[in-house]
Amino acid sequence: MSSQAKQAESAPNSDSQQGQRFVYQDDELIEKPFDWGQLKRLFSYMKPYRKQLLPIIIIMMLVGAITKLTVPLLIRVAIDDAIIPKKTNLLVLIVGIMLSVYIVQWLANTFRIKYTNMIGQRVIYDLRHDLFSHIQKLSFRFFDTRPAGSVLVRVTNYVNSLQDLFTNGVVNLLIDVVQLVGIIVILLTFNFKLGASIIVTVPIMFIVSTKLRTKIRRAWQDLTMKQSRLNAHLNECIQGIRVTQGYTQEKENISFFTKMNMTNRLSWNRASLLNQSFGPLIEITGAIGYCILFWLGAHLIQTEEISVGLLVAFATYIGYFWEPITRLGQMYSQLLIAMASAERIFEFIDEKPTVAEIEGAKDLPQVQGNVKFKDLVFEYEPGRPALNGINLDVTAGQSIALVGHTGSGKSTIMNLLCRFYDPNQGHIEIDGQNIKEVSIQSLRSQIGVVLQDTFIFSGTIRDNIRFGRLDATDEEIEEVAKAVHAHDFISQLPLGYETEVQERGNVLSMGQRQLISFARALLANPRVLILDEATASIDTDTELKIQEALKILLAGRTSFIVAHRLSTIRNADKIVVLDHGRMMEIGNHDELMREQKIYYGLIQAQYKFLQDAV
Ligand SMILES: Nc1ncnc2c1ncn2[C@@H]1O[C@H](COP(=O)(O)OP(=O)(O)OP(=O)(O)O)[C@@H](O)[C@H]1O
Repeated sequence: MSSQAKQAESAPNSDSQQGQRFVYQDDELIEKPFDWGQLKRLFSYMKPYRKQLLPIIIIMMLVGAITKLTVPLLIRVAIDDAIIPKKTNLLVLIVGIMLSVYIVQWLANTFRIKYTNMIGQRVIYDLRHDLFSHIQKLSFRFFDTRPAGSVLVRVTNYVNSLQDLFTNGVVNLLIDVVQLVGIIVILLTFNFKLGASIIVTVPIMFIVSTKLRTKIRRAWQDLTMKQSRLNAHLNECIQGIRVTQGYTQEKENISFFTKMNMTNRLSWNRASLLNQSFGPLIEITGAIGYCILFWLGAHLIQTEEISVGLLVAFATYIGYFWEPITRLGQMYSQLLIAMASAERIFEFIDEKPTVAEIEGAKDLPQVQGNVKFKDLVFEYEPGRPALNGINLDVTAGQSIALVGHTGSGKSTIMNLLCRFYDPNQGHIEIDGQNIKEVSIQSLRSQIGVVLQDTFIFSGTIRDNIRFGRLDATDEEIEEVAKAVHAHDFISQLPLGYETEVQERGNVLSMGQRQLISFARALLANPRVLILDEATASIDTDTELKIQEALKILLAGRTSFIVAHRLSTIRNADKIVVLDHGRMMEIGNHDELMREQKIYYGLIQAQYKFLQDAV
């Protein structure tokens, strides 16, 4: 393990006094060897722009490099043929040519930068688009095993880290190679002895630059990891601020944050110091080159093997040397980082959704709402069935209350009905059609889902309701809001339906959020509705409104409700009692109460709880 990796490991990514809180996982340091296959795949993203932009960029790049190499030659002619023999007219002409060369070089560089930026930005846009669209299609199983942070970091940081490669890296690489080869050829052609003795410094320069760059790269990577840990901690603290303040844990949070902040600062210092040492070190190596040049050059001038103009031209070329060499060293590190980022991005793009459509899947026709669960067995993890032998026949329009202890499998049944997961055995039919055989879009678009933790998106209240059906008119939105008794509280908000709500709807109460989610579902008007009833206690007035809204929402639909309220359970046509993934009882309230088994026990417990609470 590298010393950086050890260092990263020993940094406080958990605090012993805090037990297992605040443990953040790092991405490993990027130390992999170069992968040509990955590079080829990455560059295939440039293909669409190959014909339009690439030729212009290459021409501009060549013009830029050639004009740059011409300048020292003009200097040589100016000194030897105009300044020393005092030919003013010739000098003016050469200066004029030099000026034109600089203008051409400036134009070529400006256009090159413009077009490389254009291509780079388009490639990054395409890559990010591909990645995001693919992630949208991935199944729940994928997200079960990955923290949100690892997905976010790919779409943002890793894609960003490729930006430099596409906007500067590739073209700079070409320019540097052309420039370096050009200089070497010119130096050797004009005076082999002097040229060869200077070129000796090239490998020294290359080794120094590459070695130091590797150290610098690791230091920056280490810093990036510390920063992402800091971000993760910050995110967690902000999300959990209510709990933190409720349990007065602010001091602990601050002390942990201070430690992280400090390691972040130290890492930054280290990376920055290393970075700053780069310039002087390169200059020292460069100075060796100049010493050789002037020492040998002076001797060659004395023996009249070279002119003063050539010596000055050589000195200028040496000045040009260091730039491409240092950049090539840097480029290698940049490429390694880019490859590692690309690998992580492609790893996600290659991920196949575990819930896939069969070849030629047809659309599910307009649903009536008859649902059948047949011998369903399902495991999230091998060997631990979450559902076992579920058989259930539901006629269109019936409401089914799913009850049972926590972890008994209620939500899992819903997950399978929406095909968020596929069962290990058995199948589900809607109107006699196996849901595995129809297109996922046509299935999910006909099932409405209202979750307990209502997700409110950032935007207006109107937009949030419209999420149920994007082409709904403003009138339709207000109509459904009225139907579920949400209209009154919305109208009382300062901007009514245009009130902006933040992500997760922090400005709305639990009850209000639920009513909005009911309105959203009613607008979608699905024949099959899944409802995970909220457990949060709300005031009696809102409770009554929710009961009323529920009646309207459920009317005429096949509904599956993970029910917590006694009133909802009582009103259901069928109650299914689950225990450890098995269906233990089925019937209506009166039937199950008469049986005096699990359901009876659950209801008794609830009554007792309510009485104790009073
Ligand atoms: N994504 C998952 N990965 C692994 N196991 C899971 C996952 N989701 C649920 N489980 C497990 O499957 C079993 C059934 O969970 P499920 O969420 O269906 O229960 P539930 O009856 O809805 O519980 P609750 O009333 O607490 O919401 C539980 O043992 C749970 O630990």
